[in-house]
Order: sequence, then structure tokens, then C-alpha cells
Amino acid sequence: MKILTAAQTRQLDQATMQEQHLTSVELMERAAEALVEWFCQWLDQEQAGEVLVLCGPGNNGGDGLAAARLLHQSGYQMRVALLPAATQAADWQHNRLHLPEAIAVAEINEGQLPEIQPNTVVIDALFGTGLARPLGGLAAALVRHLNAARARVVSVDIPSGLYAEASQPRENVAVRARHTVSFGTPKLAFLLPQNAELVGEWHVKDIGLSEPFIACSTSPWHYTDAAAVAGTLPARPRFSHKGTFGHALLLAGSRGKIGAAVLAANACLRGGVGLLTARVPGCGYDIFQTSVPEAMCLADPAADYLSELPELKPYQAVGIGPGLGQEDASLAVLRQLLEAATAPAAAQQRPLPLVIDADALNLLGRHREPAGATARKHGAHPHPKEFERLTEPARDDYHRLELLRAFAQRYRCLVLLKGAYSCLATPAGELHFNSTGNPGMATGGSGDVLTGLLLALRADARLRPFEAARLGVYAHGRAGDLAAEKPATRV
Ligand SMILES: NC(=O)C1=CN([C@@H]2O[C@H](COP(=O)(O)OP(=O)(O)OC[C@H]3O[C@@H](n4cnc5c(N)ncnc54)[C@H](O)[C@@H]3O)[C@@H](O)[C@H]2O)[C@H](O)CC1
Ligand SMILES: [K+]
Repeated sequence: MKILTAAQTRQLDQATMQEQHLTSVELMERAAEALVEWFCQWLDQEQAGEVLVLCGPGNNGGDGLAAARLLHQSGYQMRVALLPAATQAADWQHNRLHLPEAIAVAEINEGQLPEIQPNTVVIDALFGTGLARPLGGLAAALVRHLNAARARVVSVDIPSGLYAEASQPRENVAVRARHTVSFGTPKLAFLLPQNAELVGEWHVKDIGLSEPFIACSTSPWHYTDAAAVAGTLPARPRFSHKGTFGHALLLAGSRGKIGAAVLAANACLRGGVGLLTARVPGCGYDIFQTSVPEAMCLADPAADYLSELPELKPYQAVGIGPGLGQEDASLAVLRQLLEAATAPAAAQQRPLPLVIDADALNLLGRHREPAGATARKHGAHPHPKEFERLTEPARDDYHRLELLRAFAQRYRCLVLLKGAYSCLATPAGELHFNSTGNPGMATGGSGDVLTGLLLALRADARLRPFEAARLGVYAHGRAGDLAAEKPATRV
């Protein structure tokens, strides 16, 4: 799914109206209906009590007025407060005229901010994608008043005061919503950790916006949902054999961290790799062979860490990092691997795909390796701290995305920045945010499992690098989501 800018969203509205012969009032009605449908499923009339709708002067406020009417018709007890402005949008005026008289309407002023209790349900329809500048004056005072009340807030389209895709100073005032109900496509702002407390849980409702327009729109931002990965994984042909799916090499483990190698290896096998060989330090040989009997194992001559790179000829992909440790000898192995994988004399028919993670990235960051030499044609997946070690400290989440994008473009590699919405940057400058996964996965070993899964998919020559990476990240999160759905086993 594409993530569009506020400007593109306005064009999308126009295109939808033209294509479907709709008036703007009708499109607003669709948005309000979608919001109300969500609202009614969230809280019934009794649970909601009195619902206060705060309306700004634009179409976001118009959505709020239309929703107030529809909720009133569904039996909710409604109250509306209007933010004064010199002019109001035409569709706002239409919906103001059609607001049932039974709904109490008040105009907000500095000395008389609406009464909001902690149990009040508030629909925030002050500003949406038309926000043109930071909130100030009465609007800012109102939003501060709302936030201080700690009420249950549902923001329409986007929390008022938050820009859809632009960075903004943290001191800017914005609504802190419990839920944000948006239309058509998600906003970039929803996917960034720094906005999590404002956006709350977000929901994107389909209001039938123009598919052809969305398909033609260009955007560097994408949201990987089930539809995006559907059909990516090639079927396993009946006459396939283990060679069909590739032979992967995993370089992992050090004393005390052989578990990381085991986790990555198991994930690689479950990811469907044809053959897996793991190179582990001498101390890990017995542990590994016992824990992962399906894999082959090469013991490194050093007991506690990896010190030698094995022959690479047999492999279609190499993964390095899980539990690798920080020994200089292991950094030397990593350097040899990077050199061998990129050297023109390499025997492979295609550049040897690498999956670089965890301690391997820390090694690169600690030694400030020239990133071009290390990352070219490879896939790396750091978490934010690891990424900063590879680049520079980010001013905020938007800046981090810029750094990520620039890094992937400059060094022509796929880079996955791990987080709640892990972001995969491509050499073409696209950013793909993953939709799956849950906080239960924020635990040691999750990253090792992802490395193993990505390694399996990269070893399968039938998948293109980007497709393999996007699918691996999606499937990893989905596995976590399925696990979270299972009832916990009590011992
Ligand atoms: N396809 C859709 O997603 C649909 C969205 N709809 C809703 O329309 C809004 C966008 O409406 P728009 O009129 O463009 O903008 P706003 O309502 O956000 O605000 C514009 C209004 O506010 C003034 N203004 C802007 N910034 C400030 C500020 N900082 N302080 C004070 N005043 C400000 C500006 O001058 C205008 O007067 C979208 O979010 C959806 O909620 C449609 O309903 C249908 C489809
Ligand atoms: K809003």
C-alpha cells in the first residue's frame, strides 16, 4: 500500500470525485460514515456517554459535523464545540446546516473552553491534512486543555496539530489521541516512534478512493500489508530437490552466544532453505550439532569465536552476525567475506548475497568501516542504535529515515531499520514499512530468527533480493502475531 503526502491526498479526493461522479459533500459523507462505523464498533451508546466533537473550520471539521449527525441518528448523546475562524469550508457549512437542532452547539472562546472530564469521549476534528502551520492561540490552548483532561480521544484522519509527513519541533502542540481513524491510506506520521503517543492506535478505513489515481501516484513510502507480499513466494515444485532452494552458509556464534546461531539456523531451515551449513567456534560444535541436526556444521579452529572464513564456493547466500561477538579476528573474517563476495573474480554466477546483522554490524560500526566497501550489494538490518554507529546520530525519526534512504541509495544495498514498523530501504530510494509484528517480539533472539529467515529467502535464487527481504520481514512479524494469538501455556 502506498503512503501518500497530504498534497497527494487532496489530489486523490479530486480524482475520486471526477472518476465516480461524486460531490465533495458525498465524499465527506463516506468519510464520516466510515468513522461512525468504526466508532459504533468501538463503544456503544452506554459505554460512550456524552460524546463531544471538536470541530475546526476546514473539511476535517466538516467530517466531525457529519459524524456528529450520524452518531446522533444512531442514538449517541452528542455535543459539538466549534473553533471560531474567519471562514469555513463549503462542505463544513453544508454539514453545519444539516446538524440536528437537538445537538448542543457551542462556539469555543479563550475564556470558555469546553468542559472535558477524564471519562468524556472526544472526537477531535479540529485539523487534518490541511494543517498549514503550528497550532497557536486559541487552537493551541484548546488542545492543551484537551490533553490535560486525559479524556478518551478519537482523532479524525490525524491528531490535530500533527503534520502528515513533515518533521516538526517536539514542542509543537498536538492532540494526544487514543485512536486515530484515517481514510484511504496511512500517513507517514503514524509509523514513526516519536509520534506514537499522539497517534495512539490507528485505523485506516477504505472509503473507495480512486484506485487508478493511487496506482499512478509516485511515493517513496510504502506500507507492506498482506496484499503486498501475496504471491511473492514461489511454489515448491513437485520435482524440486534440496538444491532447488539453495545452500546457505551461516557464520554465527561465540562463547556464550551459541544460542544465537541455533536460533538463526532453525529459522533458516523453517524458512525453506535447501541446505544449511553453519560455521561456529569450536566450543559451539557439539551444542549446534545436537540442537540443529538438519544442518551441517563446520567448527572454527578457534574455540571461542570465529577466526577463519571457510571456502565460499558451495553457497548461494551467506549470513553473518548472530552472536558473533566483538573479537578482532571475527572482524577479519567479516572483511574477508565482504571482499570475497564483491570481488569480480568470485566464482558465483551472481554476486554472493549477504545478510549482515547484529554483532557483524556492531563490528562494522565500531571500526567505522568505509560503508561503501562493506554494504555494496548486501543486505544489512540494523536496529536504530546499530544504524547510528554506521552513519551518524539522527536528529529525529524523520531525519533517521533520510539517513536510511541516503545510505541504501549511496551504497546500493537493502537496509532494514528494525523497529515497531521495521523499514526496508532499497537502492532505488524506496522505504517499505512493515505492518506485522508486536511488542512481544522485542526480546533477545528475535533478530537472530529474522537473520535466519532472510538467509533462507536470499539463498533461493528464484526470489529477487527486494522481494526476499520484504517477504522475510513480513513473515517474521506475522509468525510473532500468530504466536501472540495462541493462548499462553501455563506451567
Ligand atoms: N480522502 C480523504 O482523506 C478525505 C478527507 N477529508 C477530510 O478533509 C481533511 C482535510 O481538509 P482541509 O480542509 O484540506 O484541511 P483541514 O480541515 O485540516 O484544515 C484547513 C483549515 O484550517 C486552517 N488552518 C490550517 N492550519 C491552521 C493552524 N495551524 N491554525 C489555525 N488554522 C489553521 C486553514 O486555513 C483551513 O481553514 C482531511 O484531513 C479529512 O479529515 C474529506 O472529508 C473527504 C475525504
Ligand atoms: K483531526
